[in-house]
Amino acid sequence: MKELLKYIKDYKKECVLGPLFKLLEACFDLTVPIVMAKIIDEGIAKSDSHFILVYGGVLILLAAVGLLSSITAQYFAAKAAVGFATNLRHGLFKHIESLSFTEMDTVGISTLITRMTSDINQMQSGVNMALRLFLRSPFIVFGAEVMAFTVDVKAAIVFAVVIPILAVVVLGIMAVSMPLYRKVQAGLDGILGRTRQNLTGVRVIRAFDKEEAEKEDFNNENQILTNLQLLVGKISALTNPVTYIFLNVALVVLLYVGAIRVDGGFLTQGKVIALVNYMSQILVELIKLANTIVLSTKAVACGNRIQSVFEMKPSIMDDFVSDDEEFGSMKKSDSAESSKLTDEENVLGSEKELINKSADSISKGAEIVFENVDLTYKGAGDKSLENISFTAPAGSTIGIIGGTGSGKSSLVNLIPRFYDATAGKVLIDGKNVKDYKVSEVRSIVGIVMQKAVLFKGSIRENMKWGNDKATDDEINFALENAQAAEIVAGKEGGLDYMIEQSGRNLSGGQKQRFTIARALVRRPKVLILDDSASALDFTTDAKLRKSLKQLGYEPTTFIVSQRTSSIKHADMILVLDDGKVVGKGTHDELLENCEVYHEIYMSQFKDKKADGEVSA
Ligand SMILES: Nc1ncnc2c1ncn2[C@@H]1O[C@H](COP(=O)(O)OP(=O)(O)OP(=O)(O)O)[C@@H](O)[C@H]1O
Repeated sequence: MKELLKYIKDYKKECVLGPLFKLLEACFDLTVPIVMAKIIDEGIAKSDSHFILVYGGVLILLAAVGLLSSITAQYFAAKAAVGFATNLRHGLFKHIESLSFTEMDTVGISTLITRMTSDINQMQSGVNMALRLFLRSPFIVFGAEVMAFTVDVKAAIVFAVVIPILAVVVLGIMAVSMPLYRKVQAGLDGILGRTRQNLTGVRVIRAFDKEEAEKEDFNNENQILTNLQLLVGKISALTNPVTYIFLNVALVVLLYVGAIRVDGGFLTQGKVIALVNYMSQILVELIKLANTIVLSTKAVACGNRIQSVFEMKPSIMDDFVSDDEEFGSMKKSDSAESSKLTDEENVLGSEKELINKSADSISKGAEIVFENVDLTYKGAGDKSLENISFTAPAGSTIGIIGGTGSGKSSLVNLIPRFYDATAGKVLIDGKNVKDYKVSEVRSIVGIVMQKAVLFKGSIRENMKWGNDKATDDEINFALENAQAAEIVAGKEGGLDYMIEQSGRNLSGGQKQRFTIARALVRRPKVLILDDSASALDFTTDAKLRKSLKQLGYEPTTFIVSQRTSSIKHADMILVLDDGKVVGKGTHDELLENCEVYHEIYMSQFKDKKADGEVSA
């Protein structure tokens, strides 16, 4: 948690000036009852209107200067709190971007969003409140008590008795409600997670007519949170009546003692009023202090949660800068732009990173070798890949086929180091991928993921994610090869046509073609199409495969597919079953000797015959 303090170090001046101005305001507040006592005892008692006017003016002046100090303190506290939150958000965003998929899988996207948003907001409020009140409230409580003693020692004994009782009541209520606040925060996390799941899956929920069930689940969870909040509210609400009972009793005692002392000529009426004022100030500040402690505790809890994300170090590192360096460099980056990204875009930022490093013109792909590779995902008991070995010669086309969950994506994800093999080696041109820098390996590999994601911006801008120096001719060439040229021709503005966030104004097939074009724009040495033609019809799929052979160079191409027609022309096909290679060879060889492949082919062949389609 202490480590987060570095994000406020740019605001040291504000952190000192904010509390100082608050103390200044407190000094004026403590002076007011004395001036009032003077007005009563000397101005009103002696009907001296000149005295009343002069001291009335002093009161107005004190109020004005107090107000000015308060506004200045608020300004510095807010500046420090907002600056701290902005720096922290930058730092956390950068750190999350550096995490590998393994860490993201472990912590979960909605948790990361909560850390980035509500947890940081909570810390911002905590810092703001703490800067303003942590010094001021104890100062007033202590100062008012001291002032009371200077006014009249005997009457002030009432303070010495009542203040500790009030403090115990206020802090006691706080101690009871604080653990409940933590539960409320956890409940809020749950609601946020559910809302996110609900909104991202809204189409599926409607398609399956599950709105009512979802509403019911949400209402139940919401009701639990509401009940908890009501309970906390009721307990906190006790603070005011209970403390006011004590205050009023104390005031009665104070007035009683004061009256006796006024009667005896030891005290003036004005001084009694001053004592009453000090008592009220103490109570108000005790309540404020309790709120500050509650808010600060919440902020510390949130800070610990944020710290736990910072403590996660990326399992796959390259040029990984320490948090300090990140913090230093983050100020240069554009905060508004980063915060505009959706969580989906953030996760897929890795895809951007992957495709954004333009490859120089090359003529031939890279040789890929898998040597006895195993992969066990963190937290998963079983191996997702087991003893995988094969060689993909430079420029060859490798087809990967297998049932759902057989490990196809897991296998290709090892090439760009989305995950690292837990045993064995993956070699690119004879060198272990772990010995390459992540940035280097990702400049070699172009991957089109299963889920096609585009970003808000023109078609041209999206294509330039592949290579930001690409000319329109190069973009058009890639679009043609990806069978996307006709889509662009049909859109108003052509390459300037604006794609909405996540490509929601495009069909699934159109998105897939654009993501393929985006990968082709950078001319990678290794091209991976991870089931990325699944939304294409057979004819377009066939045209795509044909044009991949006419790119003007020969990348090593991995085609992951559920369809035998998409991979039957590959130089080598790997058949996966339950994480193992159960067949390796050409289409004809596998038909002969691989039962799994034969079954897949026959089931699809029959389907196609029944549909009257011609094999591509
Ligand atoms: N991030 C992950 N964490 C834990 N387990 C995972 C993860 N990704 C995949 N798996 C598991 O690894 C196995 C292989 O998954 P993978 O996605 O590679 O299969 P696939 O053949 O590509 O499936 P599909 O054709 O449905 O995309 C599955 O059992 C899956 O549950």
